[in-house]
Amino acid sequence: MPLFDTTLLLLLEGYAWLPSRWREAQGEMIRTRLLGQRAVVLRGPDAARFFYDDNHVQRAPALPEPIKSTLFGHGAVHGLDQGAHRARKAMFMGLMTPESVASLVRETTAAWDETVATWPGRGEVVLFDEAARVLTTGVCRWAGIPLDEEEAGPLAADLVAMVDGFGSPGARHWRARGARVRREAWLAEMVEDVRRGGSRVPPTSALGVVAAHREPDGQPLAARLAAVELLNLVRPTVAVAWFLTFAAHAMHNWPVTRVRLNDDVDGAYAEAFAHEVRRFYPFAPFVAGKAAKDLTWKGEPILADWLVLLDVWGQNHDPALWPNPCSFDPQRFIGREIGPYDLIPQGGGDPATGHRCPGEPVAVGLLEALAPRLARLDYTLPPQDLTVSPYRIPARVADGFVLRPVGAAVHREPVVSRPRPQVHPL
Ligand code: HEM
Repeated sequence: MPLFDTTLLLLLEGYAWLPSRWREAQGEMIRTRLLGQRAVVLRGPDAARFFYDDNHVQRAPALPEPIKSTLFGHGAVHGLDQGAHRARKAMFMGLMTPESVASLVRETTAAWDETVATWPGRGEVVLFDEAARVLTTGVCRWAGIPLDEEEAGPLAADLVAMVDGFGSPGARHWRARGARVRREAWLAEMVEDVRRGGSRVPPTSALGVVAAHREPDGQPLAARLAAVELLNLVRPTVAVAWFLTFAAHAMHNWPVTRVRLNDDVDGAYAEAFAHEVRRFYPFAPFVAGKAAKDLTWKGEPILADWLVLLDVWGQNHDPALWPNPCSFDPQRFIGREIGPYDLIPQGGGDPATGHRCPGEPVAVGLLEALAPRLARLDYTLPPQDLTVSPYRIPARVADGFVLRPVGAAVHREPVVSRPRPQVHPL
């Protein structure tokens, strides 16, 4: 049977693209064409284990130019394989020690508290925009990137644009390209300055580490590539604004979660809540690579060079793994051991040796720190669009979650609101 190219459907259907293909699929995989190439889609923990074996799937040949020019940058760690990947990944892992993650969370929490103190009297604030600015300030302080207060807004806007524009062909995409060109040039200059000794930064800061990093051949990263990798720390940290806005959305729709966050004495609920936000809300729909050689998956052939996709969103909503997957229930993570291949919003496997996101502890730590602070704030919601459309990649709360702060009071009672499912089940 001829296989039709479904790229256009992916652009139109967003997160619904794979559920639609699964409904048509026969057997254990989807067979399709994407960007003119043969592609298969796999799902489930066994599929994740298969996918994250770098003898099976390679990344270098699979990254499309539009993704490199917006989200990741050319030459980034995301598109490296084998030894080159491990060597570069070690630089990221070295920056993600528990102490370093705790310091990033501390800097960001301080920036959050400073920002929230300015809210009373400001009328309405858009949580998504505020969170992006706070995260930008926090991560730059942590990374040793000097940033004037008035620069935080424009930088946050550029970092958000790079994430927001990777999955759409229109104006959002071109904004993302422009933002990347601008910020790579800005950071490359900063790296060169550090190398010349013009700027003093702590050698253990992200800027210091990336500027001093040597590739396996002993050479430093080209300044532009160092800027790409610095952006691969700063940009995804700012992307946590998506999750924090989803956290507010969840507290609004399931007010009991807000009460539980308020009552949480040991942080166990906040951690479970952070995992449930990452599981429940859509972000990365899939991860992709190319078959390194002829393979067999559950008796089905996958030929060398075919695209291989792992269905991230589908796995995070698989009823076999997550009973009632369309119900937002942090309780499911209390006392649950999370295996390396079951909860995969940020990839699966071992982050040190494979492509799993090294920033997972950062995303979880930031949500654990900021969601309870949000839960304790006293605010009302003006009329607004709270829809999370499954047709937009990356999905976001339509109006960014507009809130009206009520004084600076610490909030103890839940905001009473009727739960309505505003994330469309697919
Ligand atoms: C909104 C929060 C985040 C989400 C949804 C997210 C998601 C992901 C996903 C899906 C991948 C790809 C995994 C794969 O290709 O198999 C990834 C990789 C990566 N992430 Fe994150 N991430 C987030 C936050 C972070 C943070 C905070 C950092 C760093 C501070 C970070 C740094 C990276 C890097 C460097 C990679 C490339 C890893 C590699 O190819 O080896 N991410 N992330």
